[in-house]
Amino acid sequence: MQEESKRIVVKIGSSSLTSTQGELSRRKLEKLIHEVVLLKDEGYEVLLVSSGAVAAGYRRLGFLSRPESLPERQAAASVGQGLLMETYSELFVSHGYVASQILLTRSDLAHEERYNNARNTINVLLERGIIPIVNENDSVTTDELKFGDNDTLSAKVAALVDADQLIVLSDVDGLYNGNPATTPDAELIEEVYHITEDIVKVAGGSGSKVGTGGMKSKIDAFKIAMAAGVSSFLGRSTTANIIYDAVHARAIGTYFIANTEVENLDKKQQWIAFNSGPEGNIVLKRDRVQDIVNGLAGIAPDDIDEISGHFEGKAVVRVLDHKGVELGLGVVNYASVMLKQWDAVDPGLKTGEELAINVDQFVSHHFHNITVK
Ligand SMILES: Nc1ncnc2c1ncn2[C@@H]1O[C@H](COP(=O)(O)OP(=O)(O)O)[C@@H](O)[C@H]1O
Ligand SMILES: N[C@@H](CCC(=O)OP(=O)(O)O)C(=O)O
Repeated sequence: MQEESKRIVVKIGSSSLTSTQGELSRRKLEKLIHEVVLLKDEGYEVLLVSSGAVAAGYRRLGFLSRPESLPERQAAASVGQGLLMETYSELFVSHGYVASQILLTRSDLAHEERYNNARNTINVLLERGIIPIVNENDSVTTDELKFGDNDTLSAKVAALVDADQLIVLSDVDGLYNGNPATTPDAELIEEVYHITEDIVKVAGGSGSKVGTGGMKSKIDAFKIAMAAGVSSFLGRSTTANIIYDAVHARAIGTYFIANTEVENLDKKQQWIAFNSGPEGNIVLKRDRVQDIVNGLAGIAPDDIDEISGHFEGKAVVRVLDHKGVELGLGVVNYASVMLKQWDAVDPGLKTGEELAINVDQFVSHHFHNITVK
């Protein structure tokens, strides 16, 4: 038994849970659950981010293939999510473990209070030995409010709970230097330390009928995990002992290694960067851009050239340069009305040191290489 519990988040994609006909495969689930049980027996805390609600449900609604329209997919997810949880619960109970369901929407994490609340709930579950099974709340989310895919969701959840490792399982052995579905001689990349433009370029779309994000969304997800200091692994779900071996650093696949020595985003900055919904824009004066992007200074009201949108104090805003290029996101200390009339604020009330955005409440894309949503 380890002294301190390590926390592992495992993302299981639709293609890893379904048969070639597209239905939920009990055999595939049994294999993966067996490996999770091995980790639990060794004292690990394990959280699953599981897709499969739509795949498990659509045939029961009479569709022959995965439906296209949003209400049809949502109806399929409504049937399938129950079936999925029933199967997980039954299988974990047979090994003496308890599973729980957490359904999230993007707006749950966009509100700081709900974000902290989700975190506290999951922490209690993990500390009490439960295996939380997270999915997007597909039946109620609209396209605009979706995480988009469970790859992104899994990275956000891994960051939320301060996981030690994120394991993403798919129908490929890892990241190749070309899409293996169309480039047969593509080679496996075993380790990634930085997600460079070259890495982004080799990642293509989905190769299966049930998968949604393809490699592109996985790379976006690994960027988020790495910025939060979470190392990740990508491998094939059908490989024997893949989860167990990935945790013990001996699996075939791609390891995305986070540099925990460089300063990582703290919880508040992670929330700003990955989950908040910006409510307005602030355009910086040209000569202030460099210091602010380099983290050398906060943003003073006088550094701002232009403000758009209507927001209150504590809102998250996009910070743009003079050409309109997004530099990052920050939390404002004052409402837009006040910032727009800053010169008219009684000078007697100012110390001259007021900041529109504090230095630690601004997250620069330049350093963290992140895409929000
Ligand atoms: N560079 C690449 N390396 C590996 N797979 C890639 C790459 N580019 C595109 N892909 C495709 O991404 C697919 C995995 O994503 P996806 O179909 O969404 O699966 P999942 O359901 O597991 O999320 C692979 O089967 C492959 O066809
Ligand atoms: N939330 C959806 C899955 C969406 C999704 O991202 O699927 P996948 O690309 O297979 O991980 C479901 O449960 O069907």
